[in-house]
Order: sequence, then C-alpha cells, then structure tokens
Amino acid sequence: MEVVIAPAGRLAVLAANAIEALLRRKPDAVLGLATGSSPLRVYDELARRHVEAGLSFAQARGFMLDEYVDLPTDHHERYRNVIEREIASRVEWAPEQVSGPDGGADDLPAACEAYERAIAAAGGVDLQLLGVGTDGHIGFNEPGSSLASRTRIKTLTHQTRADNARFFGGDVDLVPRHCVTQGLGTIMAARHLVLLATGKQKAEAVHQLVEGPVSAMWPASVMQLHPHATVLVDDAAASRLQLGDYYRQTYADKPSWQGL
Ligand SMILES: N[C@@H]1[C@@H](O)[C@H](O)[C@@H](COP(=O)(O)O)O[C@@H]1O
Repeated sequence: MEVVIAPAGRLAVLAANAIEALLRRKPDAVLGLATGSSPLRVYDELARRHVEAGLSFAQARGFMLDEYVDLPTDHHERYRNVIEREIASRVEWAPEQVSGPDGGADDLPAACEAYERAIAAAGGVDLQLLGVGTDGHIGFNEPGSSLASRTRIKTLTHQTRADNARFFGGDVDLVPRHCVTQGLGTIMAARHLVLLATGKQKAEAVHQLVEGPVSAMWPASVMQLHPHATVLVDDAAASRLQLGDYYRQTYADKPSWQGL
C-alpha cells in the first residue's frame, strides 16, 4: 500500500494523473466511480483535462460504487444523478457508458446480481476511486461487512446518515436508510484502488485502514490485502498515522518517472 501525504489540490492532480495515464495506455479502460465530496476535485481536474487537453473518455466506461434505495429517479442526491452532474456529462459520457447498481429495482437481490455480471462482462474495473466514511466504510460497506461481500443491500449506520445529512438539507430523516453497494470483495477485484481522504474527521478511519488490523469493524482495512492500493491523504487526515514521517520520506524519495 502506498500512502501519499499532500495538500488536497495536489492529491486530486495525482489521482487524475493516474487516470490519465491509464486512459492513454488503455482508451477503453473501466473506471470505478465514487460519490461523496472526496473525489470532486479529481472530477474537476478530469473535466478540465478533457476540455483543455483533449483527454478522451469516448471509449471508456464507468461503474459506480453504490446507490441509495428508493430515492425518486429525479432526486438531486440519487447517486446516478450526482455522477451524471459531477463527471459523466462533463466528459461527454453517453448514459450507456456509465452503470450503477439499481436502487429502485423491484427485485433488489436480482439487480445486485445483474450488476456483478455487468462489471464482469466489462472485463472488471481497472482503477477504482474511493472515499472513506468516518466509520471506515468504503462504498457503503458499513462496519461488520463481510470482507468477501459482493453487491448487495445494506442498512446505513446512523453515523453515515448523519454524515450525509449535509447533502439532504441537514435533515438526517431525509437520508435513506438502505442502499445497494458493491461489496468489499467486488471492490477488491478492481486492479488498482485509489482512495482519497481529507480532513481531521477522517484521521481515525485512515489510521485504521492503513495501520490497524484487517477487520470488518474498519471495512477499508481490507485494502491492506490489495496488491495495488494507493491512499492519498492531506495532513489532517494523516494526523493519526503512526508512520507518517516514513510515508512522507518514502514519497519524497520516489523516482519522478514512477506514477502511482
Ligand atoms: N457512499 C459514500 C462513499 O462512497 C464515500 O466515500 C463516503 C465518504 O464521503 P465523503 O467523501 O463525502 O466524505 O461516504 C459516502 O457515504
């Protein structure tokens, strides 16, 4: 696992560099898309490169991590709409180039299985962007999630609903109680994991994910078992890391030609 500690703007550039390098090497790459505030600067940077530097997404595809259950199709916070707004429309992705788990399906288990098949049929995810919840969730895999889980229905913790209430006018009661999310096993099948975390509220989750025991109590800690995982954090999110100085030194000594 590589840990990079840098200001938030720089972290977004590094993540965008990794995605750009992938797209230049493999134009039909499959990108794993995250919602939440953490990836927004990355999406801004990718949109800028698309417009100003001709970075093409024409052959690429996107697969979303998760979705709320039963939000109306036109709801501002439905993740399909968030992804459309924040990245898909800005890089001229057609609707069929972006897929997400269907949180409005009548038969949710069948929809979750269909989503797993769709990811596999696309050849799997090349690079998965991730944020992390304050309780250590990735996607919406809350504490206690099976480390081998696949796409399925989950119940959100009160903490996650309170954290996300800011997207629902501050009213926690408006935040759905259920979601469908790629499982930890699904996420771990992506070929490169790139997680972004900023702010002091993420410091404990980052410590547990990088340095804690691998445990369902801190679901992101499963990333320690991934052969190519990159954790991009600012100073505040890195403030609980025991080996922070070592990660800084390691990154400072890294050859400039080597990407993430
Ligand atoms: N389901 C999403 C996650 O995919 C996201 O990574 C996380 C952190 O969100 P943020 O980046 O806004 O802190 O929580 C949300 O609930």
